Amino acid sequence: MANSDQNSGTSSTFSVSKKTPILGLKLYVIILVTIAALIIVFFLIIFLCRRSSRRRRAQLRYSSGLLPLVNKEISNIKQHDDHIKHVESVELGKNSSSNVSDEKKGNFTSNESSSSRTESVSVVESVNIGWGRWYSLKELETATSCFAVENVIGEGGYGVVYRGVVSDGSVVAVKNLMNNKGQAEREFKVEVEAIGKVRHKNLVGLIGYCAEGSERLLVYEYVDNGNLEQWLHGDVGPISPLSWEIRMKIAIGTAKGLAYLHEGLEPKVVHRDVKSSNILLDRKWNPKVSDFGLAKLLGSEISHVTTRVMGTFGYVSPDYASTGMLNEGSDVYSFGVLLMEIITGRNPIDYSRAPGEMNLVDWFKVMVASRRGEELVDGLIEVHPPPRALKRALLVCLRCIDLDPLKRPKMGQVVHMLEAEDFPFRSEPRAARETASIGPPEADAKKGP
Ligand SMILES: Nc1ncnc2c1ncn2[C@@H]1O[C@H](COP(=O)(O)OP(=O)(O)OP(=O)(O)O)[C@@H](O)[C@H]1O
Repeated sequence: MANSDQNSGTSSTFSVSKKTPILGLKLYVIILVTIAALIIVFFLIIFLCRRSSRRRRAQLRYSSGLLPLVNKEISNIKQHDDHIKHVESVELGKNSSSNVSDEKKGNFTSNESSSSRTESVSVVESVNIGWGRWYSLKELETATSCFAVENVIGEGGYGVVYRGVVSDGSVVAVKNLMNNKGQAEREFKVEVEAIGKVRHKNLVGLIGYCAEGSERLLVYEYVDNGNLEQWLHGDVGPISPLSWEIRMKIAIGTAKGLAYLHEGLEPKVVHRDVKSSNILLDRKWNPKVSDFGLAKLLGSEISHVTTRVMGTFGYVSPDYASTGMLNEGSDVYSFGVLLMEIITGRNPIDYSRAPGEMNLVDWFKVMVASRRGEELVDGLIEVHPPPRALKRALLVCLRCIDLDPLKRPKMGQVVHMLEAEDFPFRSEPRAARETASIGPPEADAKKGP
């Protein structure tokens, strides 16, 4: 028995050290190589899994965790022409600078000289610049964990936006501008100069910037509940958390922010890219208009300035698109389209819809003309608005998208119209009331004056 065990032991030793037909290698060598290969494959799989889970986490963060994701293919159809997107602002720049107040001129000049001074040193300390701060690149690297993918909030036409925590503990949004051929730098300067000092509760505040070497970054206050596009067009389930009241709050706040840009600043600022993805929301659904990347300063004496057409497809006013004549009326038109989007929950251009419904403005007008205003309300709104409130909102839409820019209301008037309980029932002349005849229920019509 013992002998037979010994024999089997000898035979197993013999078989492991036996030469195999594979390159004449011994069996134990092949076993070792196989084990090593398996270990390598195992670690490779772990590495790949980790990478993909990091990517998933980043994607989740892109939509701020619990925020609805948006199908960009449908909703973000934009004019991609770079020549259109990055316009020459020379003419506009000249005009605006000749109209800025002395106080502002001083500020802009000091900003620029300071900016070039910043570029000449490698590491710049944070400096208070009156309206905000300069941030050193190092400071912003620390704030965003070296611009880690986990901190990416999203990406727009001008660069990637990161969430960051600066040294005083406050959360910020850092927009890292793409630095190609100096275009980003130009946008950067426009943006910094135009909005550095602007403060309004319905506008996203710029709290600083960084200009170091070729890097150009803008530091904004962080708005923590995503943007309106996500909430209108993302997957929110069968009932939208955006009730009619919340939608009107967002519309009115947005109108107030724009009214401030148009009417509360000297020189006034035309936003140029009013759209739902540029309306950021806080947890209480307060809207904040963002992305002044396209904003240009307008002198108060100038009614319009010619530039190449910018903006986002579906929101651009026909007059601006065809003539390139820019004034705040273009923003009013875009706001009208935005308000239609808020009411209907539909994208301004949606190729997935029936031919007559692809263009929101056209469909909206047809529906109103055929007294089917009630049907315009987003089906995801659980409680339909009172007829008067709906009528008011529909009328504001129609006023804002008037083909004659001169007939469009000012944003300040839009605020009043949206807020006035009795609009259009008391304050409006009869003719206007008739235009507003959008198929009210009989009972409501009788209530009117
Ligand atoms: N201050 C901010 N706080 C929180 N999120 C922000 C802030 N600014 C931008 N974002 C988010 O970052 C993303 C990219 O914004 P960005 O303004 O760069 O591009 P966009 O508006 O999507 O497109 P475009 O540049 O064409 O206007 C968006 O999801 C936006 O909601």
